[in-house]
Amino acid sequence: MRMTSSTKIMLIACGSFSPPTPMHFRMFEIARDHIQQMGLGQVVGGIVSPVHDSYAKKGLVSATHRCAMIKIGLKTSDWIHLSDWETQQEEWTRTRQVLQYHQNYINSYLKDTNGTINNQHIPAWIPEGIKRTAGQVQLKLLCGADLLESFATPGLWKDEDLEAILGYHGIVVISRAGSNPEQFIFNSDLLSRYRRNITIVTNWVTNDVSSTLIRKLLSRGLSVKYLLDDHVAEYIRKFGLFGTNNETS
Ligand SMILES: Nc1ncnc2c1ncn2[C@@H]1O[C@H](COP(=O)(O)OP(=O)(O)OP(=O)(O)O)[C@@H](O)[C@H]1O
Ligand SMILES: O=C(O)c1ccc[n+]([C@@H]2O[C@H](COP(=O)([O-])O)[C@@H](O)[C@H]2O)c1
Repeated sequence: MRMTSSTKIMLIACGSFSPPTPMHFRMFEIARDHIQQMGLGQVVGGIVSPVHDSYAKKGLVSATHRCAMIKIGLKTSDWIHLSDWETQQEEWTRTRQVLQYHQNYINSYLKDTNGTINNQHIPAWIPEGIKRTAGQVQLKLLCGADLLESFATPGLWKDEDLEAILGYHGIVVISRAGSNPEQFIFNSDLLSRYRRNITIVTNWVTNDVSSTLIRKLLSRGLSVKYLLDDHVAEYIRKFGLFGTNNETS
């Protein structure tokens, strides 16, 4: 999987997005700049894939709300889109399969030169005009350094899944305050083996706003202004999510 300046890349971020913060979207911009400036490829699209409701995580509001907030937060982006595929499945889907599904869809879409796929059924996350781009599109997992570090949590990820994600797709890791992805990779035999498929991007303007922090502020009736998109905050208050119950926040 050699990357050259003409390699077409799509980035997919998987997570809870409960709620989505501006940093969740900002990481796409940081990754795209890095990939293009380093001549590693051309980023043709970005996908935000929220996890299924059955993914037992504290503070997870329904996928309907999370998808709605992601759409609101992405209104001003012309290249990052929501994929609700994960949320529509019967149960939680492991990330390897999420990547596989999206990569397979992209491949068959690109091969569909005589327009067999009905236009109305083309998902919104397929970039407009992608068929005009010659060659293949490589889907890569975009994540923060904490997700990379979760690879070492015993019993959480399957080794064969990590091998597939790293071997077939590759990952783009955005540094996060308190993380040292280089050191982490060095300490892992598996990650070191796939080192060339891992792109580490230094986020020079670190911003450690997390969904946890936003939930905490909201539940205490504190302001989230300038930390969260105004329209997302408005949506949260409208539906009384995260313990807001229409309090000022
Ligand atoms: N401030 C940040 N800097 C870099 N990456 C981030 C940041 N916030 C979130 N991410 C990344 O976004 C992806 C989705 O994250 P997730 O939905 O778990 O957000 P989170 O803010 O970490 O959530 P929570 O606080 O609920 O654990 C993950 O890959 C995570 O590492
Ligand atoms: O595929 C796996 O084995 C796997 C194991 C743990 C977590 N994940 C994914 O990683 C993401 C973690 O999100 P979060 O909010 O827990 O940081 C979410 O999209 C999960 O589906 C995936």
